Amino acid sequence: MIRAIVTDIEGTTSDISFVHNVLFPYARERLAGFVREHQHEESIQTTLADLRREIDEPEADIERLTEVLFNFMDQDRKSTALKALQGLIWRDGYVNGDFTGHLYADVLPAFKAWRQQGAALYVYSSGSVNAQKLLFGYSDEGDVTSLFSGYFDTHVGAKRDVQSYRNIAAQIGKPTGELLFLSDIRQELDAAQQAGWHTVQLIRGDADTESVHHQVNRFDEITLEQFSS
Ligand SMILES: CSCCC(=O)C(=O)COP(=O)(O)O
Ligand SMILES: [Mg+2]
Repeated sequence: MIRAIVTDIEGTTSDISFVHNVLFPYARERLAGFVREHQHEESIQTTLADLRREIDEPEADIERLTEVLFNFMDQDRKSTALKALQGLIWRDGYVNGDFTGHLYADVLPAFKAWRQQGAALYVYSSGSVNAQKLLFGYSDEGDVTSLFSGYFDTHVGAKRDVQSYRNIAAQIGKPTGELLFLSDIRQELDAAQQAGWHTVQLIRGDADTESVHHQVNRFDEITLEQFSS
């Protein structure tokens, strides 16, 4: 039986175009100014030190780090430091009402049904935990964060690494056979499956004919009974 469901965000609960056409440009326009203005704050210094370590350039100055961050955004690189900064910048956009976190219409009813059936809900995204809480806290459907038991980001590891799913299972404290991972990306599901998890692939747009995972178009096509042994 499934005791916990861990969901991806981009392409799974939320439209990729919301992330790429709303969130990413909002952060991009403000990133240089944000780093310049906040560079002396302790938490930002820690993030910039993480970035220097990531690029193995211990002496990199603010101009160089900003250049690197722009390169990372161009590549959609899932850098933990970039993701931390994006999350901090997005806060203003949510709080000022510039945008709300997109949720597909089928997501919230399914979350509520699964909670009623006794499954705990978690999020795993490359976006920082802070960014995840903002998206669900200021979602199209209001603040839905009370549904979640926890959040995971790249501090547990990259989404295509098998070890990340072992780390998440250890933190949730349940055997992997009781865990279900939902994502649109085949390689993420492959990693979860190799760690012993159940998997379902969300196909919100183009078909993925190379996938071995059970595929659905909407959350209401997923029934937890289908995973009973
Ligand atoms: C928390 S919403 C923003 C998600 C994000 O920044 C991102 O890069 C999505 O990456 P993922 O690996 O979760 O598809
Ligand atoms: Mg995704």
